[in-house]
Amino acid sequence: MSAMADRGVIENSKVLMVGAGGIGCELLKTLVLTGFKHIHVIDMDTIEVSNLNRQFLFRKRHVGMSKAQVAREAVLRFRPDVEIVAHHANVKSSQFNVEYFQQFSIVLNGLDNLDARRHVNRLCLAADVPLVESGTTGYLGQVTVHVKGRTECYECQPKPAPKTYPVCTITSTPSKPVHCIVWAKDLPFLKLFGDKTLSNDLDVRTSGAETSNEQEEASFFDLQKDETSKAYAARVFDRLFGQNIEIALKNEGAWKERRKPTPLFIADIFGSEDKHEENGSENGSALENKSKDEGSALSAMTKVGLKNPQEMWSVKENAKLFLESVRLFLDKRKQEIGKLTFDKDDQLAVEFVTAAANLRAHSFGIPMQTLFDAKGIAGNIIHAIATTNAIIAGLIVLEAIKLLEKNLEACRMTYCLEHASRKLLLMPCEMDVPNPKCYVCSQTPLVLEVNTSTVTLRDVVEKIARKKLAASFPTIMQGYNVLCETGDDIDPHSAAIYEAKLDMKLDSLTPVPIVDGVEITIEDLQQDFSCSVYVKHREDFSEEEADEMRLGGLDLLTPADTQATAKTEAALKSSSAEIVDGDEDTVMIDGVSALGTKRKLEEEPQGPVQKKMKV
Ligand SMILES: Nc1ncnc2c1ncn2[C@@H]1O[C@H](COP(=O)(O)OP(=O)(O)OP(=O)(O)O)[C@@H](O)[C@H]1O
Ligand SMILES: [Zn+2]
Repeated sequence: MSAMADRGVIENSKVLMVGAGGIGCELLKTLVLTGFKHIHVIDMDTIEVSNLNRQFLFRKRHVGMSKAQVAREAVLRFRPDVEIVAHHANVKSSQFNVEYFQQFSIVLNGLDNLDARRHVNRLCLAADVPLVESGTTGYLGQVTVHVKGRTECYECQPKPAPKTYPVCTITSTPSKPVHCIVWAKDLPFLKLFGDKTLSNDLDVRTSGAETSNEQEEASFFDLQKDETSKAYAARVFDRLFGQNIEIALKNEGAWKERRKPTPLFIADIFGSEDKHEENGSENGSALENKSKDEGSALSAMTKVGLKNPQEMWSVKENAKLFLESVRLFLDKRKQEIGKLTFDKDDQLAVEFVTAAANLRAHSFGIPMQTLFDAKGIAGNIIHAIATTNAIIAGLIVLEAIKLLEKNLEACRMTYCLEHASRKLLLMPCEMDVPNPKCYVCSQTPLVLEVNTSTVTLRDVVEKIARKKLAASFPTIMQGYNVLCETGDDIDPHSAAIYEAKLDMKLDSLTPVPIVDGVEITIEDLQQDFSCSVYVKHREDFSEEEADEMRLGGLDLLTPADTQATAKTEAALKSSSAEIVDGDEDTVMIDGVSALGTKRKLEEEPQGPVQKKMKV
């Protein structure tokens, strides 16, 4: 196609760009410099200091402002003739419905989470608009192209599950730095500063070890009457790193084939010196300097004289950091205690977690980490590289142009590699055709193994429809009978009816119970998503299946189930619609759909930030 034709295609097309972060900033710049003239940008976030190193459209003065709006203004400064509409909003909100998506020639994603990517995938399928999807992790990146009916959709292939660790490794037998960081984040951090009602086990125990009195354990971490923050920090320190290790050591059998941990007490680390006098130049009086910290990120490391987050600190320095961070939380962030959850952008939280993890690591003979590295592990961060984002943004635009020129044959999914393969850092691959077993684009039914007498409709809505199937506003149907509908526009009368049903067990639901052999439909009208789910009653679930539910493909059905299904199908087909109630609760039991293909639905990743990466 000629260069002139390219320009026309580019200038006349209307592009939706979702995400104005690392990839998004690069992409918006590349789009306008390529000649695109009509662009919508959606991003729900505001600018943070940590974005500035790579999201080059933003400056320090923009911190706290909308990414979409600032990105628009920054680009208009050098391309004032371009029409850019900025939406500071979640792409999942109802204003961005199928009709909204239909106005675009193409959708380009620069997102950082699976949930939003799945949502956009469904809207692109529903609106029949091509999607270019992307992701980067450090040096690695990828760009994929999705065209309804012609290529795989974003959900055609299962995504890898995030790494999890056995509870006993975290609580009792850590052997790697990451085990100590997960412990510090999920146990002491939450016990001290998070919701104390959540069950948690802080003791370092191995099976058979003495268990401490749970109530005593819970109240131990409360600030006692007239207790200073300094005394509290010291008391908690000795408990976490000293007494709990001593308890664990009593279980001698556990240490026969393992290196025994060493208990750490404040007195051993600081000797006779006053640890609180050691705290920087302030003589430990963090409280007195309150105004100094206002407006700036509260930090314990500067107070104890630690400057370089990439330096390896000693045990004594980590102990000082631990004590100071606990004191600062108590003295200056009292209002937040009891509500905090770990956030990688919360400096004090990162300092506490680094110090606690390092002290535990030292106890167990595991290498300690710098704060920089500990933050990366705690926040599941693979540090973003601006150049990778720029390369990926360039590739997105190249694929977009091919799609707009209707040259699908030339489109490629491209991987950006860390190390050259056959002298190439970019690896283009042929795209796959749609997966006929995909429950999103090929509408293959699924199977839900569930204990129908203990699981409630709410469990199905929250854990299956929302979490596993990524429905934003799920509706659960049984035939034409609506069991539950969610969304902003449900009238109060219907909402009350659905609410009453939500806590009912599946097998007690009225007018039609959900029991073995029944087929339900899970829908999301906004996403135009609909999935048939065949219910299979099961009573024995393993510990890992504590929800008493397992969603899978049709291979979960045994031959007996399939026979039963066929019978049910035949019976349902021959039966006429059944009217249960006089008014609107008319129940028409629809036929069970043909259950012919086999597909195993892999677990979906649950972590907050998932980049699609298949390199
Ligand atoms: N549901 C959503 N709706 C709109 N924008 C979204 C949604 N989910 C994620 N985003 C945006 O996608 C962008 C992804 O950018 P990026 O991966 O660089 O993440 P970041 O939050 O800017 O940086 P980091 O996570 O590294 O601190 C973010 O700006 C984020 O606000
Ligand atoms: Zn698909």
